Amino acid sequence: MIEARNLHKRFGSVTAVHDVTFTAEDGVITGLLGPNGAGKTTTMRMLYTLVRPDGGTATVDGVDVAKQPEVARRALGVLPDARGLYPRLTAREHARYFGELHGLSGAALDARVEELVELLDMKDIADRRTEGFSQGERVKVALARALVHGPRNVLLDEPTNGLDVMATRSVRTLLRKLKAQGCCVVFSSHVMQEVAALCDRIVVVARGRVVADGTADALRASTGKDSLEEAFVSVIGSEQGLRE
Ligand SMILES: Nc1ncnc2c1ncn2[C@@H]1O[C@H](COP(=O)(O)OP(=O)(O)OP(=O)(O)O)[C@@H](O)[C@H]1O
Repeated sequence: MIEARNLHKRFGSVTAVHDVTFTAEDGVITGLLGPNGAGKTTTMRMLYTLVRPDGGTATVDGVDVAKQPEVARRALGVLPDARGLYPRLTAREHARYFGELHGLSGAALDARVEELVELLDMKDIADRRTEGFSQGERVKVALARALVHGPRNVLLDEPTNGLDVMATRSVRTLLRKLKAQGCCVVFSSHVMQEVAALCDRIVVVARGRVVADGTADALRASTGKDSLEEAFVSVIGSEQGLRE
């Protein structure tokens, strides 16, 4: 479970995150939905300990990420916005390397890496260096790296950005599997259809604030709109970021 309480972050004169509070439960896919520049990436970065909040707290399975960042990191799998791969390592070596950093070794690590190669349909690319990989291939490697230690909480920053239909479908399938295993899954997107297709719960962020939080049905009901798109426009107050 991930909890954000009154998170606040400024960069110079820009307040990126103003007062973000939400809870992401286990066995639930929570979507952080908001237009470009809303503060989604900054919120994610605070949750996964890359950026220190100016105010507020965040916990992962009850562990305060500011007080015990290493404990929190062990319980997290992260797909950052910059996928950040090593060009000279193969896809399989990425998963192995990060597995080793998480303390896995021997037959257990071999088995886990093979499982991920299967799960992410990476057989064709597993033993190629990642230099020159397509966007979809890069996301698969970054997902394998994020999941190698079997984290209970998974944070994904725009995981389907730039992916084709088939790759998007396989990411959606993977996230549903993680949910079925009881994981807490949080992903950010600026594409409403993406969030609507996958999320049990939608946290709408605009201008650094949470402007709505609930199921798609609740969002429609609270705004009195029939379509989710109209409801989203109504809560964010503009049509920015609605369409690709
Ligand atoms: N390191 C930084 N230095 C200065 N400003 C920043 C920094 N990081 C984020 N910002 C600003 O904070 C605001 C929120 O940015 P953030 O990347 O969190 O938004 P986002 O919702 O993820 O947007 P997008 O969908 O475009 O990725 C933006 O105005 C951005 O320019």
